[in-house]
Amino acid sequence: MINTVHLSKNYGKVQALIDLQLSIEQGKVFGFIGPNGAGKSTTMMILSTLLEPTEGEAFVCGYDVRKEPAAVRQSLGYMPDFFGVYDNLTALEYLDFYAGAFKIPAGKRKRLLADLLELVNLSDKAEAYVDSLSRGMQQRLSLARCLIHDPQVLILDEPASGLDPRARIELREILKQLRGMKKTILISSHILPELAELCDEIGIIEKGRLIACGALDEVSIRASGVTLMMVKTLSNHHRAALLLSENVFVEDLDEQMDGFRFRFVGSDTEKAALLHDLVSAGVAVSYFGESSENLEAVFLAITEGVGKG
Ligand SMILES: Nc1ncnc2c1ncn2[C@@H]1O[C@H](COP(=O)(O)OP(=O)(O)OP(=O)(O)O)[C@@H](O)[C@H]1O
Repeated sequence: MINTVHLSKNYGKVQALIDLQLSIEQGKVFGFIGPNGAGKSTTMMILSTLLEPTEGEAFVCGYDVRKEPAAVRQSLGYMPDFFGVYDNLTALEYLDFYAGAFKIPAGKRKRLLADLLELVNLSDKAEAYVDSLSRGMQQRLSLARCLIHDPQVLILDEPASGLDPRARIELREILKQLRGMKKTILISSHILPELAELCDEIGIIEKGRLIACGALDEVSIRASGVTLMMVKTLSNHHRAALLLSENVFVEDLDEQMDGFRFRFVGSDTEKAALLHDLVSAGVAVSYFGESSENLEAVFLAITEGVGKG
């Protein structure tokens, strides 16, 4: 659905993108992760036909972004990392403007726009002025705009940036619905955990180069071979502390009020054995899994050293 072949982009002397090879299959959600300036927006703008590559090729739904830009635009919805606000337009008028641009027949628009507003939970804001909406609402409206022509592919540039936790959750729920509709989604963020739950695959980009790509698990194993774990206990805390401290695969054990954080350097089989030992010893384990900080650790482990020397 999305393919790039030796894609490069220079801005004068700045090499923003270097030999990018991406392949995203139909119906997949691909998380594009990288720090500021890594080349995410550049890639997304090339795919959206807003920017010419310096070298290489890019295809969306089989259409060449250079040779068939109109077909590419018809196949994708692009959400930039800023929201262009028009004064004196209501949410409905805003969507209607874009429906006109996509030549949606007048007779179909009312139903379509009502459905889109419902999908992004903005039905009650149809008559509200766009510039009066919160950032989270504006992002959702922007997402509705991307969907007007029912594209197969969505390209979303940092849609969660600047949103508060509730707005992030709302956005995530909508993205899950879109995944359920089998849309192919390329979504960027500079925060790895933000995308983890949502993505089938991730690609990590740093200084214009794709430095890791694959299912999150594969990438994280390749990255470090280490998992940051969290175990929460309801009883027999001391027994758990002893078992963990004696386990050869547990490192940097940090005892907390209701549990433990540690680095686990063993395999999944050894992880399962540890859980079995804890439960067999009468420890009431209420949580056993990766610490939420694990993804950040993976990201740091992968990007460590890139660009040095
Ligand atoms: N129009 C431009 N002219 C010159 N350099 C540019 C231009 N746009 C981007 N760059 C440079 O290209 C590189 C990649 O930028 P890009 O915006 O693609 O990164 P990004 O990963 O999207 O970062 P961010 O999260 O900050 O948006 C950066 O070094 C940036 O400074």
